[in-house]
Amino acid sequence: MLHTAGVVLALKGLKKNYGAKEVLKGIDLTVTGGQIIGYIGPNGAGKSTTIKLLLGLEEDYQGEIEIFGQKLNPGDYDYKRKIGYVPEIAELYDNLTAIEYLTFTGELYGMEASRVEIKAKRLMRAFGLDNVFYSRISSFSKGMKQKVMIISSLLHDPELLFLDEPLSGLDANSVMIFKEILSQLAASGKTIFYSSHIMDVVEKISNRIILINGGKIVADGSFEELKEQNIEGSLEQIFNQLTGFDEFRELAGEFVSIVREV
Ligand SMILES: Nc1ncnc2c1ncn2[C@@H]1O[C@H](COP(=O)(O)OP(=O)(O)OP(=O)(O)O)[C@@H](O)[C@H]1O
Repeated sequence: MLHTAGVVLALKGLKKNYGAKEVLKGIDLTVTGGQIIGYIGPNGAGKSTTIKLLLGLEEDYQGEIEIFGQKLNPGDYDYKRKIGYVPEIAELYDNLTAIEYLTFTGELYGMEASRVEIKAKRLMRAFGLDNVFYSRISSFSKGMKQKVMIISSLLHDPELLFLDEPLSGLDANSVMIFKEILSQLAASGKTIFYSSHIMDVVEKISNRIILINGGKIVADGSFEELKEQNIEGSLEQIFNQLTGFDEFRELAGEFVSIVREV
């Protein structure tokens, strides 16, 4: 398909059904290295499904997927070593300590245990988790768990990073650090696939925004390009416009009136 230099990810006519439900109806997409892609769309649009297909966590699709110039092969662990993933819902092994968990993850990526431990401690320190190396993850707050997930996705220095709502639970200072981490990673050539509903962050960090709705791409371009093509100003307004959503007051009013019926 697309063996073009610099292409990290290429999707052609990607379709996915769950039973009779068509979730992805033909996604065509080519991503080159060093881009931060903001992958957005309404609840249920198919964002997580796309990411799961690319990670080989879901099979049974139509169309073509190429990662690093190779046809996707979920049994091939080499490509997985070049990928990092922060899932929407963190499922950590709560009974392990943070260092046990991170060492375990690093070893799965083929890293040597002693090296992972040193690197994990340095990353935890840099993210303000200095005093909890040996605490069980079950005792961590939501934001602390999210930081461990972020560190575990980056330990092996991946080329391609998939982030599904990664700021969940992070405080304002940590958000600022993480946004800066992403722009420095992209500047060093890493490719980031960023899926989120926090529109002002997507607007600021992405150099390309892809909006899916009804299983198809309905917008693809930089924020400036999307602004030129649409009447509305902020990404939130462009999102509402392109997804045909102009009745939030009526819906909220209906919701409140039902709540107030006793
Ligand atoms: N395992 C599954 N079995 C059946 N249907 C599924 C499955 N996973 C996802 N779906 C359906 O596929 C559609 C897309 O789901 P997906 O999780 O990809 O959406 P999303 O864009 O990530 O949404 P959100 O913004 O709410 O996270 C939804 O209608 C969902 O019900």
